[in-house]
Amino acid sequence: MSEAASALPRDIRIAFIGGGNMARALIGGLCRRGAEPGRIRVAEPQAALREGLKADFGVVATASGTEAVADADVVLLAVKPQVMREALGDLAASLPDGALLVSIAAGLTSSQIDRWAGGGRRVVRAMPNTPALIGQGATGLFASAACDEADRDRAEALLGAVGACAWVEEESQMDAVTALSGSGPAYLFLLAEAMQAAGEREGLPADVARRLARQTVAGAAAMLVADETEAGEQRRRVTSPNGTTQAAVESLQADGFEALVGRAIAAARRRGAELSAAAEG
Ligand SMILES: NC(=O)C1=CN([C@@H]2O[C@H](COP(=O)(O)OP(=O)(O)OC[C@H]3O[C@@H](n4cnc5c(N)ncnc54)[C@H](OP(=O)(O)O)[C@@H]3O)[C@@H](O)[C@H]2O)C=CC1
Ligand SMILES: O=C(O)[C@@H]1CCC=N1
Repeated sequence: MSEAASALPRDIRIAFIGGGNMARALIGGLCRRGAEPGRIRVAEPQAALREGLKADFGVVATASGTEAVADADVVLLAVKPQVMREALGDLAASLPDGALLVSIAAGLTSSQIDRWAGGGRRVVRAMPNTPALIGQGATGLFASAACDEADRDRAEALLGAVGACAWVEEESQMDAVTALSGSGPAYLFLLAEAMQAAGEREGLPADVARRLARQTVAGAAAMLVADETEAGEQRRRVTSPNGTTQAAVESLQADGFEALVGRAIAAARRRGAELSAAAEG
């Protein structure tokens, strides 16, 4: 994983198409890192979301995609895969010629994005995740053949402002990236939910179980970034011989924990390919 290749230029104009959960996380992260809110425009049909983005970050929010993309250097496509084709069809004629398109949509290929945007576009696919909101994102990136080094630098500066980035050279690998890190925060939240529920079943008051489960997941995650020690070694340091952790880990492994995670990530990867096929309609 790398830090941003270069700092995000202060005068860059970014248009977000879609102002939902992931756009909000990215916008919040960018503003937190000093991006100029007045240079960020968001097209979002829901008035409540527009008002929230304006109030929280001071960005320009509008219902009109055409208005949002006018003069944009980068157009960040943050609508659901199922509506991307229609959204780009509406926008194609208004997209500035030189604008770099950055799609964060799961599954959709760079050639689909290019075709729906009218053709001849430079497209970067990016797969961020919601911890971008607090500058702790992880983003996988792929650049289409039409992109040059400056496009790659620009995309990495944008996503690198809200966390770590890693490029893949094969576009098909973006579905695996999505399954691992795009969806990944949900797996950790599910673990926190399950640990909290188990703590309650073992007799802890709900508020105590909640606090301990959340801080345990957060503390363990922080240790993974605090140094480069492998996760397996960090796990071994918790596991006293014949102790309580060993009993729990052996129970998880006997129940097929690794295979379960593997199947879940494969299911998410396959879903990406399905979303791409379905979007052709
Ligand atoms: N959530 C996540 O953790 C991640 C999501 N992504 C990707 O980000 C994209 C957005 O996901 P997410 O933020 O979760 O989805 P949301 O539904 O929260 O946000 C999408 C927003 O786009 C709006 N919208 C629909 N059509 C248009 C249009 N033509 N122009 C402008 N805005 C429009 C939607 O409005 P309405 O609801 O009224 O249709 C909605 O508010 C998806 O492609 C997803 O694959 C990528 C990485 C992580
Ligand atoms: O669930 C989804 O499809 C999106 C993509 C990755 C995270 N959320």
